[in-house]
Amino acid sequence: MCKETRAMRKLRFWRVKATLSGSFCALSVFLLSLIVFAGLLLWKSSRAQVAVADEGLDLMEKVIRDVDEISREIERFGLHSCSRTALTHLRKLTSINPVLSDIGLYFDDRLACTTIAGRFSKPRLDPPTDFLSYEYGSNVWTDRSIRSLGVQVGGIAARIDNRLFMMKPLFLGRRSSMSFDWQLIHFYPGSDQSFHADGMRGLADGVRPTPLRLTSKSLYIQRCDSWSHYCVAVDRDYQDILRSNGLISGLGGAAASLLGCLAFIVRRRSFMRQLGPVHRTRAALRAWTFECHYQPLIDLTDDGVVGCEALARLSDEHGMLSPGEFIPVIHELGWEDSFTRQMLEQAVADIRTMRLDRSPFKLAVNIFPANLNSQFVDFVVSCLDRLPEGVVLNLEITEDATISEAAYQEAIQRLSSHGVEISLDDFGTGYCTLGRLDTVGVDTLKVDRSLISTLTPDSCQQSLTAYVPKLAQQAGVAVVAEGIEGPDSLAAVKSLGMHYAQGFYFGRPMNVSGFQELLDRDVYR
Ligand SMILES: Nc1nc2c(ncn2[C@@H]2O[C@H](COP(=O)(O)O[C@H]3[C@@H](O)[C@H](n4cnc5c(=O)[nH]c(N)nc54)O[C@@H]3COP(=O)(O)O)[C@@H](O)[C@H]2O)c(=O)[nH]1
Repeated sequence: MCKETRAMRKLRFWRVKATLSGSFCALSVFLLSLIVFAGLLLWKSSRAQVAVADEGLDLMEKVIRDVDEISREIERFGLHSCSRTALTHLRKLTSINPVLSDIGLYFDDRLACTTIAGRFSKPRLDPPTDFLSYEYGSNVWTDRSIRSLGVQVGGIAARIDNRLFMMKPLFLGRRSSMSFDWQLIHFYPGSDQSFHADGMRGLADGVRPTPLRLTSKSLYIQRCDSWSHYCVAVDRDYQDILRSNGLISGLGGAAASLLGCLAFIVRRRSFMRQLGPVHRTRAALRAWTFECHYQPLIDLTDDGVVGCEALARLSDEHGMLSPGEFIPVIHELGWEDSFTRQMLEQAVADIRTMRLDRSPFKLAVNIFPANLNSQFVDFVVSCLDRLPEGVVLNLEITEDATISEAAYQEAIQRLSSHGVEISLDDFGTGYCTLGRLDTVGVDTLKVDRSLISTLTPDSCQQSLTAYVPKLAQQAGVAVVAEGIEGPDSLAAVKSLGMHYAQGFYFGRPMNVSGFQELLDRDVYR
């Protein structure tokens, strides 16, 4: 019982640590969730980008094939001027082609012919430009404005040599709203000084007739930015970049998640280790899965077993939990009343199953100082009737500064008046003082094993311990020597005139059947 105070301090330390650990754990879980979430988002958006890029590039390949096809057609028909026949043929080509909406022919770096002139809806530009004012007419190259990269795009132009192809924004509109950055490969400064074949100035004229690379690798997009034209391109390399981005962010997310998980598991383990005793003790108390083990009490006059001390044991799915761990929890969390009542009930039930051939037979049960109240005393008294004939209940108590002297004295005297013996436990540890020997009703003094275990017939300690039986004799109480682990300490306590002994030498705490076997053999007599 005396060790509780040290253990209680330990528990307090645990609880602070557990609280910190708990916060750390919660924070880890939160961060982990964030990391996992961010990783997933990155992974998802990268995958989506790769998918969009794939789709875009597939589409562009189709566009390029169409452009090549029409280009070959134009060559085949030998369209070298903007004759009506040429224009009709070009228009036919654009009308049957789902991709191209307009074909323009350049001759000598001048746009000579165009199939249609779509209506241009003026994009909102900042600063506003008057480029599309009435003086240029309403017919321009771009037939509709579409959004791409967050800016207004006039259209998509593909050019082979001196032929400029405008692709249908309707067809590309959805794809052209891809939100990732496009790689800027070429820049073509704009000019609005060129003219359509029919004499109108056109937007597409601004594109210098530099042959653009229109290969299966690249797509050039004409962007109208302040109505200076320049081209941007996305090519296959970009897809790889996206892919690796996706992979990197995915791997990064996975690695971060893994680290987070590991950190969480490590913290959770220590968290559970620290909080474990509390959860396990609470569960065992609720379901009453504690077991009573019994350690023999030996009468030193004849070495016979004259009693036992009931000691609580807890074993659950996680293994054993020692009293050094659960007793402080019970004390700290104020569960003493429920625990001790159930221990007492259990001990009484167990002793009723035992065959005892010694009378009186002492049944010692440890109680907490907090148990010393009148309701508890009433409960103890109510248990006495169920004790077998000849069994004497012995309650082992330790000192506690928090219980008032009056309450202490009153409880002990009441218990004593009902024939309950009282033992002062852990004498010699500093927690039990000689002052308590004066308390009316105290029957036994249990000398702590720290005074006994190193005792030999001629040790220095013996001179100190030798006083204990003398003091006890004066106070009229019996002395129990705890912690007898070998014949030397047994001989020493005998020579000092102690009355009873307990210790591993006679037997460790054991379950009911083990204790019954020991009683049946009564080996020490
Ligand atoms: N209020 C309650 N306290 C209880 C109850 N059950 C146990 N306890 C207290 O927990 C402390 C640790 O108990 P435990 O691990 O059971 O240890 C007991 C013995 O096993 C141990 N002992 C006995 N002989 C020897 C020995 O020769 N050597 C050695 N190293 N240890 C030995 O001593 C403990 C019994 O001590 P005590 O109670 O002072 O007689 C302990 O403080 C228990 O009191 C409970 O149900 N209620």
